[in-house]
Amino acid sequence: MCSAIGFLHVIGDESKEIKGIAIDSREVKSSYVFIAIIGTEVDGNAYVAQAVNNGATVVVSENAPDLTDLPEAVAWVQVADARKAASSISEWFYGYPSRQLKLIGVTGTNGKSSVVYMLHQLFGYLGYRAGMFSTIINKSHTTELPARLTTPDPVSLSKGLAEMVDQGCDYVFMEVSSHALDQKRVEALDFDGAVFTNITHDHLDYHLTFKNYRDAKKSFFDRLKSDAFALVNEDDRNGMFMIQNTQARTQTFGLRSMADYTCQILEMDLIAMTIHLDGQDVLTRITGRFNAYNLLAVYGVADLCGMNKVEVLQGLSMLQEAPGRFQRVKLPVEIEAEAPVGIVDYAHTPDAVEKVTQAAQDIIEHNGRVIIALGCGGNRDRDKRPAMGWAAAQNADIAVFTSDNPRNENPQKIIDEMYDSLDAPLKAKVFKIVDRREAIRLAVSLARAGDVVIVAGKGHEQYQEIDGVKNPFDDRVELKKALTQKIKW
Ligand SMILES: CC(=O)N[C@H]1[C@@H](OP(=O)(O)OP(=O)(O)OC[C@H]2O[C@@H](n3ccc(=O)[nH]c3=O)[C@H](O)[C@@H]2O)O[C@H](CO)[C@@H](O)[C@@H]1O[C@H](C)C(=O)N[C@@H](C)C(=O)N[C@H](CCC(=O)O)C(=O)O
Ligand SMILES: Nc1ncnc2c1ncn2[C@@H]1O[C@H](COP(=O)(O)OP(=O)(O)OP(=O)(O)O)[C@@H](O)[C@H]1O
Ligand SMILES: N[C@H](CCC[C@H](N)C(=O)O)C(=O)O
Ligand SMILES: [Mg+2]
Repeated sequence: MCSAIGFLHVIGDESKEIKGIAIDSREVKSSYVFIAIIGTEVDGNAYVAQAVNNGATVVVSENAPDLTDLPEAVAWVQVADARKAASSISEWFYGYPSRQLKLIGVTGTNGKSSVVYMLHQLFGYLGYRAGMFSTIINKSHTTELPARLTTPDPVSLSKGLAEMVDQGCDYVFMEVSSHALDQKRVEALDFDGAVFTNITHDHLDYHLTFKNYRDAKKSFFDRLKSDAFALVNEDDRNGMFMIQNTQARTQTFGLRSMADYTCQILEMDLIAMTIHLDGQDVLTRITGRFNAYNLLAVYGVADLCGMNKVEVLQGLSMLQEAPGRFQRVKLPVEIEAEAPVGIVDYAHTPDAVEKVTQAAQDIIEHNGRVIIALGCGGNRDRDKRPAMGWAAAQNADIAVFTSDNPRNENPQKIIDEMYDSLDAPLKAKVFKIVDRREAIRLAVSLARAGDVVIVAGKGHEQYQEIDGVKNPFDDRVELKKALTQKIKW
């Protein structure tokens, strides 16, 4: 094991049989390696005794453990960086799975899940076995595995990749979050390509400054190898910054710029969009201007992976939107024409709220209005709350501020933070209502046929987290219910 990592010091026999690895003492079993990480919440070094009790035979850490926690039979390996070691040891233990398939990572504030989900579908359509790690779900070819984080911890990542190798996956598409980059969750993975979608305000609770957030994203491109590709959004003001120091082959995409991959939007409505791409008109169900960027990223990756362009263009027209991403709620045909259009979307940043309301405004039929119900998550970046409130109030015609996942915060206070710094005159009339179900009903009750009601922020999520309890809640179900009831009664 030690040959796989840069270690400082070893005490005891670390070469005995290792049956598993864990970064959490509660997951340690007999003959496991326990890697103690100094975390954002607690110090893993405090759990060495528990790990040993559960069967750890090797402890890896930066700090010397208390000798009373470490029986003689247990080896100790000192490393300079336990997070880095966790990634390297995971890759080593699972047989370097990331080297055995083509691994493409997607980073950026918005659009990661959308791009990864579409790439997974596209490569399936092109005849490949593909895996994916995403906020929505992880998939090994067609086997679905629940996703707890956008980018899993390093042990789960290498384990998941090894399963994908075993299932014959040729390609794996994964979201790479800024938290993951900062915490070195993907440090030892061998990427064949990396995509940058965009960067705007998010996660400043964690990164503290926009510069730190941006640098975390850039670090992904800095460590790519020369045989990898880096595909960046040239229309984003930080697109070229991301690839300043990369050794990878760089390519760009964009709508406004002279990018390597570009397209024109010929037509769009709430059901479909036609784009002119590489000499062909492509009709796709993925609609909205922001989605043209996502489609370009998907097309660019497919091309850089050497796929046949004609088949890729055909594939783009087969794609379904990712669950909860500008997802239109389906109503029974007999009421569809009379009802407002319902859309569930995962916009939970100021830029996404702006983009999604603008997309609806762009494609709505004349006299139609855009009504949005949204909230902001508790225990997350507080600074984005007024900006999200502003983006909704400036771009929609009616905005209903409500709860997202309040977590351990007071939901009324979150709504007030969205509302209190709004300056008149606003485009939208703004309502405030804490109960999300009631807020969706209010948004629908204010809508008429021809309007679009967007319920934003929770997308695919099937729960609402309040005071540590995840209560079942699905925006798609609630919106459909409210729209159906409106027409029937
Ligand atoms: C702030 C953050 O990102 N935290 C994540 C991070 O925790 P951490 O490394 O700081 O660890 P910690 O909780 O302080 O604990 C330190 C160490 O002690 C260990 N421990 C802890 C308790 C115990 O009894 N025994 C034990 O061994 C822990 O397993 C850990 O190794 O690593 C943990 C495992 O790898 C994650 O579970 C945890 O996610 C928390 C729950 C979380 O909410 N993360 C979110 C913010 C997140 O990561 N989001 C991003 C981006 C979202 C997006 O934009 O899409 C994501 O990639 O999902
Ligand atoms: N290319 C884009 N540019 C701007 N906004 C986008 C783009 N793609 C999607 N969005 C908006 O961002 C929302 C979230 O999209 P998506 O889930 O793909 O992003 P993500 O980067 O995976 O987010 P997360 O950080 O939560 O994982 C969408 O519902 C939409 O409102
Ligand atoms: N990846 C994001 C998702 C936010 C989704 C929103 N529904 C919320 O709970 O704030 C985060 O963890 O900050
Ligand atoms: Mg995501």
